[in-house]
Amino acid sequence: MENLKPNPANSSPLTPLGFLERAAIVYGDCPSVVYNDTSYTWSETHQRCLRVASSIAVSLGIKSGQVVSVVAANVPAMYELHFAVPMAGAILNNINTRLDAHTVSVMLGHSESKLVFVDQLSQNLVLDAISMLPLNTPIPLPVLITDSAPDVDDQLHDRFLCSYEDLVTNGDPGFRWVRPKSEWDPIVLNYTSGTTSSPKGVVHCHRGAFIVALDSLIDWGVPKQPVYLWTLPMFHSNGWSYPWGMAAVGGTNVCLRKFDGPTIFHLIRRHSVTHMGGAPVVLNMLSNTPDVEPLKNPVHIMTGGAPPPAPVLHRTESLGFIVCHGYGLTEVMGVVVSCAWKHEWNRLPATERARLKSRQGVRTTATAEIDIVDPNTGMSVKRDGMSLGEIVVRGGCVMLGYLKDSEATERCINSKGWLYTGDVGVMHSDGYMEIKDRSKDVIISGGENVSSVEVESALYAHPAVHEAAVVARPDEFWGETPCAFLSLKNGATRKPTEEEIFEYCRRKLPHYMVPKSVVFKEELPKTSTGKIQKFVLKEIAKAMGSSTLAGVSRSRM
Ligand SMILES: Nc1ncnc2c1ncn2[C@@H]1O[C@H](COP(=O)(O)OP(=O)(O)OP(=O)(O)O)[C@@H](O)[C@H]1O
Repeated sequence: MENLKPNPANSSPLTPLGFLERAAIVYGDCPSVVYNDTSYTWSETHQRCLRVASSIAVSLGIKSGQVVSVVAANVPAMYELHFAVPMAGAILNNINTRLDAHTVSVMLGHSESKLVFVDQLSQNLVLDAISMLPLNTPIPLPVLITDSAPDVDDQLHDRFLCSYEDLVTNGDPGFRWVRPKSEWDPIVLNYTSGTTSSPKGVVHCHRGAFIVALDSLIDWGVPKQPVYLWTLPMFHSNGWSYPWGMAAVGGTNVCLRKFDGPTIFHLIRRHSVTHMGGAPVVLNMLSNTPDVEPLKNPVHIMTGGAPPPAPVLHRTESLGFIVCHGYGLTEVMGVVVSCAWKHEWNRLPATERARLKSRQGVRTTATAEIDIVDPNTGMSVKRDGMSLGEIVVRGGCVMLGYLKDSEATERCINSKGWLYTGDVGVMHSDGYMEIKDRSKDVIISGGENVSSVEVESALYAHPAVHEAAVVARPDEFWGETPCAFLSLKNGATRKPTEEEIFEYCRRKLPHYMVPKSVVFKEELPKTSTGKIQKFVLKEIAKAMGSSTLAGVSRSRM
């Protein structure tokens, strides 16, 4: 058998782009994208993507391997560009619409973007960002994406090369899209959220995107022709790869710009939504929406991006959502670990089910391996649910590396072939892992590791607490102590006192984990992807000075 080698018939580069051609044949007349009163079929989406791809490659002269940026909310053009940009041979670079002009400018410059698609609501942001590019930096050509929403300033129109719809109208529907020469060719460049440090430019290849897209469908058990509500921003890690996945299963993509609880419930009813995704903040939003009736038909919701507290999972499921909990990071594009559900767990009480579901779980089918290792020795930690270590991953979904930052790439991917995630977790005896913290967020109090995630989960169960974040406060005696930042629910009848929060935590947590200080805030600071900015809270806690000196009793420990 040693003569049998890969051959041209079995070596076509893997790419998720081919899903679209197939969808146009199988689901040609079925809805692909729905947005307000606009609706396309899969055959129309296929044609529109080919036209835009031809305009990018031929009319605008973008070459293979050049970067094309998009600054847009979840509108139809954003969906189409996930196909059209790489079909032109270019690399898709989605930029978060909630960033400031300076950061956008840094990203446009760093990526050497040649073309930027700009949503009408982000025009000032991007034009400001372009004006901040250093002298002699090539300026990306700006193309305006508009829809029927009003308030497009005509004068601003003049500052764009053309509109997105011009590219659709003038493009060639017979364009032969540019297939990757190798499956290792880059397909996307995604900047990380910047929760712990400055955003890094993560590059993924066609092969990785193909693997994650199919794996994510299988892992979640997505059937053919789901109705998918786009509450997860596509600019964040390519919406965990579901733009491509929805083409593979001929789903209906319900697009929307902005949402709140009532909008989501309205769209679920209007379009008979079956699936959606979002960070735990979205689950919290759903479960705190006033006057909602439980859903008539269950909606599957994939959550991840931050630890979902068990009480939030419980409240969301009691409204009729079926929550699937996944874990991933920009460096692996989508979900690589998920809390694979066992039928026998359905017999457990609801709170116990929520506790099990808040664990991140096991590797997905196509992820080669995950482990939790001692960061010093690289050895696996004990499977006892207690020994802390760093989560490491290997598999086809791991990034090619950070753009123009080989040092950071080498720090993250070691010579033994593991991606170090910077997340600290434990492995339970049943083989399910659980995140305890990001390595930078662990609180070390009197030599004990305190998981901020565990303390937060206890606080989320308090009836008056809306959001909770726990960070280290310096302490003369203990080194650090947990400091809780809380925002309260709007409808809370009475604001709890600091002492009541301490007392509540003492009943739920070992004493060394009980916060030693509590700060109430109207709202907790968030990153543009909805994660609580712990580094901002850490600064506040630091400025508060030592908790022992501030008179916090040592006996509380
Ligand atoms: N299910 C989950 N439970 C707990 N934490 C999660 C989960 N999913 C993702 N995360 C957290 O989100 C991180 C990945 O986030 P992302 O790649 O968006 O950027 P970021 O890490 O927030 O930004 P930066 O790397 O720039 O600080 C993971 O490393 C992990 O800490």
